Amino acid sequence: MHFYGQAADILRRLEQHQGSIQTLTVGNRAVASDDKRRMYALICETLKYASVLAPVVQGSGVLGGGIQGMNTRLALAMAHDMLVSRGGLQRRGADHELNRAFEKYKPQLRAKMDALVAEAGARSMADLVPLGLREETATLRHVRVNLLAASVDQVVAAFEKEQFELVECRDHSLMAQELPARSRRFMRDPDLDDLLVFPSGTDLHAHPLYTDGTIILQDKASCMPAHVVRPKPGTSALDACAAPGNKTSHMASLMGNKGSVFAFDKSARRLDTLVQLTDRARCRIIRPLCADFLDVDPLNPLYADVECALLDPSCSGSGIVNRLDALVDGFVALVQGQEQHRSNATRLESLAEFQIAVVLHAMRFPSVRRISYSTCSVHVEENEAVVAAILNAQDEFALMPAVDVIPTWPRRGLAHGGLTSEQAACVVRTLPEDGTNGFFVAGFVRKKPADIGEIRRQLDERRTQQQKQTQQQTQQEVVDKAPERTKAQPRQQKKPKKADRSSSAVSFLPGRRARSAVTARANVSSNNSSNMSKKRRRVKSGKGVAKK
Ligand SMILES: C[S@@+](CC[C@H](N)C(=O)[O-])C[C@H]1O[C@@H](n2cnc3c(N)ncnc32)[C@H](O)[C@@H]1O
Repeated sequence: MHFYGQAADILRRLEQHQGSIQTLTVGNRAVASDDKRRMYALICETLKYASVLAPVVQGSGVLGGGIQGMNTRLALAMAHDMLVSRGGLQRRGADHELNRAFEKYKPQLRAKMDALVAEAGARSMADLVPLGLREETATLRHVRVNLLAASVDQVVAAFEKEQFELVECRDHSLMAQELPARSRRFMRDPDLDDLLVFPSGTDLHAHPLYTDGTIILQDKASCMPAHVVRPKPGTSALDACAAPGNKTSHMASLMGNKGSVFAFDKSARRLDTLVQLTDRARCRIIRPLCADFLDVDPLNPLYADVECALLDPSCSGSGIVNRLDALVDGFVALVQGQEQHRSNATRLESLAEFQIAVVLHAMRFPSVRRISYSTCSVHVEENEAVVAAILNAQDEFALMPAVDVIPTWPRRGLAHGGLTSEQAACVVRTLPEDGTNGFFVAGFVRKKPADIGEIRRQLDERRTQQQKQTQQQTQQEVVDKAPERTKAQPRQQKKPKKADRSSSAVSFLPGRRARSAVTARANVSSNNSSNMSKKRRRVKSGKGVAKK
């Protein structure tokens, strides 16, 4: 296949999520060995410039049928090399004819490009590339000091000994400038006292302080929730959706390994990772629990003293900066337009429903006084709108005041999705241009003591609703499975197969730390069920989980 034809095919396959940029170029046997690096670069660059080049090719007439086999993807790849790349169109033998035909449109393509650049008041096409896709907006390297292993001063001294230069900067907009890529500079973070900041691209994965768990490589934004709930040493906290456990270990670090942190996650596999990660971070107060958090009984005496709850539930992940993923996502959005937008909206709606439910559930733990809610999403639907819905759904918790929510961080929430501008000032947003992932954090504080009777009533209501749903589902399954001729006849109701979600079924993962059967039994929910879901049974047998 021709080089550019092959590039167009790879763009199509990326659009259809048939592989990553890496696998479809460097790992693609159909791409000649000599062309692999060239192809990788062309694909990355075409994706990066796609939104800028699209109006150029569309307005140039090159898609008008004059060139056999021409399509938008092919035109974008060729226009990239012709207009952006220094070397112009690549002269691969088999592409000769195609290149000649494309060259004929050069004047129109150039004119369209010059007009666009002039209209935007830019100097070149490079200035029109969306900010998040430019090299210079790469995230800074954040290093959290694990206070269970060393103090911040000790870690600073250790880096200084290795000829790193400590610089100071309190102005957020100048931080990236003060830490040029590839320099041996670093600074204390102006907002979070246990965080250090290094230039983008600093690789500390092999550093002894990292391998021995003294420092944790964690994006700044993801360090904010633990600082918002800030559990005191000796108290009890919970992390509702905890795995892989970076925020759990951060809470243990701030608590000085005194007290306890219940770490729930519904995925046994991910919880296993949490056990390993928190062990390496020398955490001794984590109690990993394999459970759907919505099934955990807040009135279980085990959780009677839980004061802080960290809620970092599953989200769209739209704020995560992975340059290559961002390139593909941007391209897909460009070519699929509205259709993609609609399916995203449905997905965001169901994520928001879950996000609201977990926060409201955490509010039912009678002693919980402080809650942080966070996502690595940039969507209002998962952030401000979720906070507004939570404030509307109950009146025991208020929004945490701005002064307690990373007050020195300048980027605050948006007055959208039902939040007023005063409320938006109480929540925090971060964006890639801040040198972090896109992230959102809000805090809630209890304003009046828990009403146990009301909590019990809510739990009963939920249980009844779920029982009804299970019954309806079972009846439907019976009808669906019945042979056509018997469908009309009433059948005796089958026993529900699945465990009632309200059963509060919790499995304790012993991990590497020995956990006595007594401890495990003491953790049994006050509202147990004899039915254990298939998944939990697998966990139990596969991983030696203590019996509830
Ligand atoms: C965004 S991740 C949490 C990341 C984690 N807080 C950290 O900083 O390392 C969301 C986690 O929630 C878990 N999860 C999703 N639904 C859950 C549920 N209903 N109950 C408990 N955990 C759940 C997922 O398995 C996933 O591990």
